[in-house]
Amino acid sequence: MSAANTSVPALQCDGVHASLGQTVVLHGIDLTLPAGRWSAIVGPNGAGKSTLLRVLAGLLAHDGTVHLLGEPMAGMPGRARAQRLSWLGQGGVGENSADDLLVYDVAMLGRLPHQRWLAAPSAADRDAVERALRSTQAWDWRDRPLGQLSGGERQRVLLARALAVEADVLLMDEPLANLDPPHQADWMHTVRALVARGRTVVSVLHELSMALAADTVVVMADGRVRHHGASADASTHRALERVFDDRVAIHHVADQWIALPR
Ligand SMILES: Nc1ncnc2c1ncn2[C@@H]1O[C@H](COP(=O)(O)OP(=O)(O)OP(=O)(O)O)[C@@H](O)[C@H]1O
Repeated sequence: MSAANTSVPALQCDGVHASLGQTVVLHGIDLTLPAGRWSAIVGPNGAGKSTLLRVLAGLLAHDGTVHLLGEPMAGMPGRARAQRLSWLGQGGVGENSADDLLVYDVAMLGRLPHQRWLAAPSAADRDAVERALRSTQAWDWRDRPLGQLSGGERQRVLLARALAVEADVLLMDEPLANLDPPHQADWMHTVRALVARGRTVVSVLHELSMALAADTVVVMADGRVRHHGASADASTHRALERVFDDRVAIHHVADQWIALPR
């Protein structure tokens, strides 16, 4: 798949409101996420980060408009959207419903948007799945049921499924959950490689130091975007410290930004 045209935003929200049950959770989100960049969404628990990501993925009804790569998401055929936008949710594939599937077949689910109804996987599908599983070091588990893996191993398989889509835009909700430090670093290298190829990554992250390695940081609180700026900007650091009630401080250490509790 070709790299996205970086002059068109990957995702754009205008006046997005969304409710869960009777509760309004997103209160008028205006946000433009650049193509060919890695954006991190951060903020306190309950800020609305996952809800916003679900709206961006087209998974949650909302008021307002969302554009994906310049086209209105509303009315976009599901298959076209699924080819351009890949999703890694917190629970993974249907929570635990995929536990009986083999790792290889889980990753192959990522190819569904590219396959004809009931058609056997093509050589391109098999190549994409192998590439994805190898890139998350999950290839050796390909014949094991997903349910027999540890939390971190499972997360790497679900990441492989998201990568196998080979979509222009990848949305990931807490992708580092359960990953040990080396695999967190691997995840970041994977993201950097995707971005170098023109892909867009949008990730909800609780690890603030990891978020500060992104290109842009979206700071949320109380269902609103409080700030969106470059990760190196002092205004971004200030906004981050403020939404966490100054309980974190951001430092520049060894050529990277680090958030420490205080
Ligand atoms: N089904 C629901 N009905 C009503 N309110 C809900 C429902 N699900 C979530 N909420 C509320 O919506 C708000 C936003 O939730 P969301 O999961 O988007 O936050 P978040 O920023 O991702 O939080 P966290 O960092 O804890 O994962 C929270 O206050 C939450 O309590």
